[in-house]
Formats: sequence, C-alpha cells, structure tokens
Amino acid sequence: MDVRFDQAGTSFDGRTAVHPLSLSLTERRIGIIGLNGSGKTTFARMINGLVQPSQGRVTVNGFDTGADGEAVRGQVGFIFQNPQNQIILPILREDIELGLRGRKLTRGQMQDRVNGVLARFSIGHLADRRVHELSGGELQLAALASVLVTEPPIVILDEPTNQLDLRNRTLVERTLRALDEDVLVISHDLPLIEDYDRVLLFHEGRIVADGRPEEVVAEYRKIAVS
Ligand SMILES: Nc1ncnc2c1ncn2[C@@H]1O[C@H](COP(=O)(O)OP(=O)(O)OP(=O)(O)O)[C@@H](O)[C@H]1O
Repeated sequence: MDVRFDQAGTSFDGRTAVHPLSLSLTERRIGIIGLNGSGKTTFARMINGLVQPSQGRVTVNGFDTGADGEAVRGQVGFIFQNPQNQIILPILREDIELGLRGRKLTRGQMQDRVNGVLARFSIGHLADRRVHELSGGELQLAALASVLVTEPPIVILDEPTNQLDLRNRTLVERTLRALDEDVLVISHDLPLIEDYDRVLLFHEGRIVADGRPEEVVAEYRKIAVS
C-alpha cells in the first residue's frame, strides 16, 4: 500500500480527534492499537475518505481522499466494527452481488465473482442464508466477502475479532493471515497483530509509538497502567 498523510488531522465540533500528522504507510500488514477514544477509527476513516481531514491531505495509492473520493473507495475496502451494519440486503448472496452492481459484468460473470469470493472464505454454504441469522464469526467472513468481491487492493478492518468466541476468533485470525490484500487492522486483540510488519500506537489523537509489534505493544502496556 502507499498511504500518505501530509500534515493531515481532523476535528469534530472543535475537538481534535486526530492531531495533524505526516507519515507514509507502505507495509503489507499494519496494526493500529490504543485505548478507547484515542483516534484509531477516525484515522482509519481518513484513509478511505469517510472522514475528511480538517487540515492537510491524505493520499492512497496516489489518489487524494478529498479530490478523488471515488477512486479512493475503489482502493480501500472498509469492514466496520459491527459488520451487521454494513450488510444491507437480507440474503448474503444478494448483498455480495450488490457491490458489483454498476460494473459492466454479465449475469454469469457476476455469479462467478460471487461464487469465487464465497469459496475463498469457505462460506458457500451460507450464500442463501438470511444475514441476520448468521453467527458473529460467519458475519465477519460475510462482511469480508462483501467487501473483497470488488477487489480493493487495501482492506481496513475495525476490530474484526471483537465479541467473537475463541473458535470464531481463530477462524477470522486465520482468514486474515491468508489474505493477499494489504491489510490495516484496528484491534484490541493484541495477539492478532503480533507478527504484523508495523504497528501504530494512538494516544489522545497522536501516534506515540510506531514500529515493530513487540516494541509498540510494550509502550501500550505502559500507557494502559499509567
Ligand atoms: N463523528 C464524530 N463526531 C464527533 N466526535 C467524534 C466522531 N467520531 C469520533 N469522535 C470522537 O473522536 C475521538 C476519537 O474517536 P475514535 O472513534 O477515532 O476512537 P477509537 O480509538 O477508534 O476508539 P475505540 O477503541 O473506542 O473504538 C473520540 O473522542 C470520539 O468521541
């Protein structure tokens, strides 16, 4: 990935959520950690243009999140903290297809793409199930399938193992490890990011540590008890 922040920061109603920062993210797997309310989600949303910087600029693979919003959304798939909120249609297959509407695909090509992504996450058996009946782990995989069917090169996941039991957590962890796409994962589940290429620690809207997982997690532990 090639994500650049150039003195980019953002405020809500005069309160700074992310202080202006400059950095470049080029690694394949990046973790974001920090206390509740430290700015992690806001930072991630600035990358896909859901939150615009109040100052500075953010570019993703060369596209400006302000000026080239549509191109940026094609580059970055975002899986929200509560995946049930992002699945719109009642039947999983229909929801996955929704992402492909507007693309010039024949019915057959569309079905091939949907079946391909279902097979990739081993959830073909869920294709015709009602989304609201799926378990938490199944829902996470369903959300991944719905986002990845459009083939974004970068995927951001906001707390993908939140509220999952050990089995579903392991399933999602294993699935994330096998992804070919570049990933940026916000997580309170520290083992999930322990072998990532780079970890950012947010604290009060600033990045206060940035580096290898063990070093950054050690800093996080200090903040957590201070
Ligand atoms: N749309 C918004 N309007 C107003 N304030 C917001 C908005 N989004 C976030 N904030 C505020 O910005 C700060 C950072 O929030 P953010 O969601 O980025 O934190 P976080 O680190 O992701 O937290 P958590 O771990 O609890 O999900 C918080 O004080 C939050 O209340």
